[in-house]
Amino acid sequence: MFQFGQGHIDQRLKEEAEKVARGEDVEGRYLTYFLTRTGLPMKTVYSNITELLLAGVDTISSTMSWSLYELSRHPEVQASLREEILAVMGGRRVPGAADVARMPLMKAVVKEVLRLYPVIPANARVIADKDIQVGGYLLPKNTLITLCHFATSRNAAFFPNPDAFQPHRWLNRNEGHHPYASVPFGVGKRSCIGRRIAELEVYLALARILMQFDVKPDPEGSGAAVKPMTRTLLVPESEINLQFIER
Ligand code: HEM
Repeated sequence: MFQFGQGHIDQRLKEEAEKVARGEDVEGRYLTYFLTRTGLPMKTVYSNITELLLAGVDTISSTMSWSLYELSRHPEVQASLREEILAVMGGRRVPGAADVARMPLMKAVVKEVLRLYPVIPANARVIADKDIQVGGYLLPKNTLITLCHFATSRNAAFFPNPDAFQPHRWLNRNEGHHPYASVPFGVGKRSCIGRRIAELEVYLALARILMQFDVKPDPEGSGAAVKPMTRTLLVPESEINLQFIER
């Protein structure tokens, strides 16, 4: 089990921790050292590091890129969101979890971004133990089921005007949504374990960026829409270029 007290590793941990505190890049080594102290085999440590870095870094950067892209193309939504943030913050500069809990439009914006651009666009499961019947279809046991939830979250039967960025659809009580039509974090006991921290990271980063900058499309860009494409993860087909104007 994890225990401090082995001189050289403690020293390295301390150095890495200080680097992390200074915001320096430690390429996951601190985390690696930390996990070595759990007594887990090195193979498990390395697979955990890879999983956490892959699952926790590209997912957030992609969601941030698409969020800022859509907000730059919808200045009226950006203005309402900024108004919401400034009202909750009341002059303070650094938002925390309790602040974003009072920002319904922020949550709607991120839900809408993940509906249009679910960074993991498909999911899979094997029903291993028994045959099951779903909607008139028999699924024999040991069948691999893959689900393209990118498609369900852009299906007009579930979301009117499905390709449009309309965060208010999540705030409109009269517009009910199928609970499994947009599932960017998966569902059930193997769903994203990082969901809450991921949402919080995006809320806090967007709040701080919007308090400081007006985000606009690149004035030298063509104005053409950037489409998403699948490269295991969902990524932009071309560069997203934005202009950040200090407020
Ligand atoms: C917007 C950001 C994120 C999205 C859209 C996302 C999405 C997903 C999805 C779709 C899955 C598979 C769920 C399933 O099979 O049902 C997953 C699994 C996972 N995610 Fe995330 N994720 C995000 C951020 C994060 C972050 C920040 C972390 C870590 C801090 C993380 C850690 C994980 C881990 C460890 C798993 C595997 C869980 C398991 O197999 O039990 N994710 N994520």
